[in-house]
Amino acid sequence: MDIQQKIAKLDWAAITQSMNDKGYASIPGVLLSEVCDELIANYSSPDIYRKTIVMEHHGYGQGQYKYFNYPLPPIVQQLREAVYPNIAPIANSWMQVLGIDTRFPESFAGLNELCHQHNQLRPTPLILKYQQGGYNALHQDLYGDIYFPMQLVICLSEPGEDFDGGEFVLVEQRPRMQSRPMVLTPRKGDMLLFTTNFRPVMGSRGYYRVNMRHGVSEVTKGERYTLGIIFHDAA
Ligand SMILES: O=C(O)CCC(=O)C(=O)O
Ligand SMILES: [Fe+2]
Repeated sequence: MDIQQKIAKLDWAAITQSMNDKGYASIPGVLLSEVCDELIANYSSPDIYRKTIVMEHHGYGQGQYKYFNYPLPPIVQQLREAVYPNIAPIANSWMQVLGIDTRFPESFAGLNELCHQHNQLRPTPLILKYQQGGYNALHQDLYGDIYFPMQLVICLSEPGEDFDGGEFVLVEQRPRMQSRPMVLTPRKGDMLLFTTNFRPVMGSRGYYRVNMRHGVSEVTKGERYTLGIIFHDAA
């Protein structure tokens, strides 16, 4: 089964419900171990990335990441194209209930074209590498006027084997309430889909915006690699 078929067969009704209720969804076993290993091995390929970021130079945490260049590796392009049409309806329902006029195209090609029309031309999918002491400060990945409200990350390393610590952290900031932390521990090949900036939550006076940020706790041992897929391109 190829990755498109695998993505198509996921329980999108359950994923939609989890996104609406919790702001994230855990989807185990999306990438085979060999595919994870190949992505890690290609971290040192000189030609497939457009930029390397050393996180401590920017106050982003400790570790580094590389943005892929176009053309994206097939697996990355396929994941963007296969996941997007299943979550565009979630994004559109979020915009609708929040009274925001934005509507996202049905297909990934449509979103990509919209980004390019707004001069957001640079690809945002990336590989992140954390070594002992590495972490990722809480943040949101917004790269221009056009931003899709969900993104995904796939863990490429095995917790407890390749690394310790390095939990994926989500913090939900609710208006006039204290923030809610969520800690997730994806295994090698598992995918997490999560809210990039905000989602609607029903309150006594209708829907309100709940803001979300994500990050990674300290890697206490070994090396942790992840593949991050953001759907909008960067200005
Ligand atoms: O390494 C992680 O789990 C987080 C990666 C991240 O911040 C992202 O993909 O946007
Ligand atoms: Fe991020």
